[in-house]
Amino acid sequence: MTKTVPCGNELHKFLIWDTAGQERFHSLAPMYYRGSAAAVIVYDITKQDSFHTLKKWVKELKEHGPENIVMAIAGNKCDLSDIREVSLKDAKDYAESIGAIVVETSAKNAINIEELFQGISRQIPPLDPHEKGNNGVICIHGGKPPSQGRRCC
Ligand SMILES: Nc1nc2c(ncn2[C@@H]2O[C@H](COP(=O)(O)OP(=O)(O)OP(=O)(O)O)[C@@H](O)[C@H]2O)c(=O)[nH]1
Repeated sequence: MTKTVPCGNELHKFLIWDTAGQERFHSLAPMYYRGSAAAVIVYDITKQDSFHTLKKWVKELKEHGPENIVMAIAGNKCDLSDIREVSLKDAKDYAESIGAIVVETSAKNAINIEELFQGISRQIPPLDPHEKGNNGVICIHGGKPPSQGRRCC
């Protein structure tokens, strides 16, 4: 799927791949994260186990993912915070320890989804305008091509 996010004077277009989280599909994950500019690793705030699993994904990304990948942690199901098992403090402390963005979201109620992508947008470094590769982020220059002297991200 795609998502376009305003960032300063620019629009950043994200090309998003949703990987299957189950262990049996684990070996397919590198196909998704290879060459990606950012990874959103999602856990369920009502399931401590999902937070442990998230840490395994972070380890894998650090060991095998692109060197400068932006990592964002999404604590999903924040609409169910009355039955939470993972505190926001634990998530923040962990995110800080690995240099990741952290946001609690609700996919169900569309809470903090924009904030999550804006946070990622702010951290994605500008692309070399001569670079041809697709790192998963495409910049839209208000209809003007990059050759008009505007920076590509
Ligand atoms: N209350 C609540 N339920 C949610 C939220 N997001 C997803 N769910 C529910 O959680 C269940 C699992 O959602 P999925 O989107 O299949 O989760 P997933 O992690 O993508 O699953 P895989 O693709 O199998 O890895 C579904 O029943 C969703 O309706 C949320 O923000 N709040």
